[in-house]
Amino acid sequence: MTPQNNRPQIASARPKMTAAITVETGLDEQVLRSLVERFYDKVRTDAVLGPIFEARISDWSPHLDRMVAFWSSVALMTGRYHGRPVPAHARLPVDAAHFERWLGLFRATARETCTPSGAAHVIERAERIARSLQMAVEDAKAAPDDVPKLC
Ligand code: HEM
Repeated sequence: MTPQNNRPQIASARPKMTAAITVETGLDEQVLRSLVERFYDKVRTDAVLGPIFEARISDWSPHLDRMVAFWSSVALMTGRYHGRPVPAHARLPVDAAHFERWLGLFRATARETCTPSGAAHVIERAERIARSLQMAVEDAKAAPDDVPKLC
């Protein structure tokens, strides 16, 4: 039977894509959990980034779970994350230097936690997403009443 749309095919292709990425990079849910936990351990003690997070996050457990789901979606293509990162960052008191610092900690954690190809895989995606979040922050500063509603 021909499917009415592509959804069933996309959904069934996901586990195979995830398995292929795991074979290629060594990344899986457990590695991503370690990556996220170690990364936010560094972030929370960082003199510049730490206070920005501590002012907004009181219960870290749901944030860490959300971030593992985010990296699972981004790195393993599991579709587990359903949040909206742009509005979450648009009004933060951050500029290019904050994003560079965030990326510096992320690259170091990825290299400590993942295989070389796993680290390259997540770092490339982090750099790309950081660029678009940074643009969203700059846009929100230029037009503060028009915060983007995009995800
Ligand atoms: C300047 C650097 C950054 C700072 C200071 C920062 C800070 C934050 C804070 C405070 C939150 C919690 C927001 C809330 O719950 O109210 C958050 C959420 C989040 N951040 Fe960042 N962030 C930064 C960069 C990034 C980058 C580069 C990424 C992705 C590669 C990212 C991905 C996320 C995601 C996915 C969420 C959860 C959004 C949601 O679904 O609610 N962040 N961030």
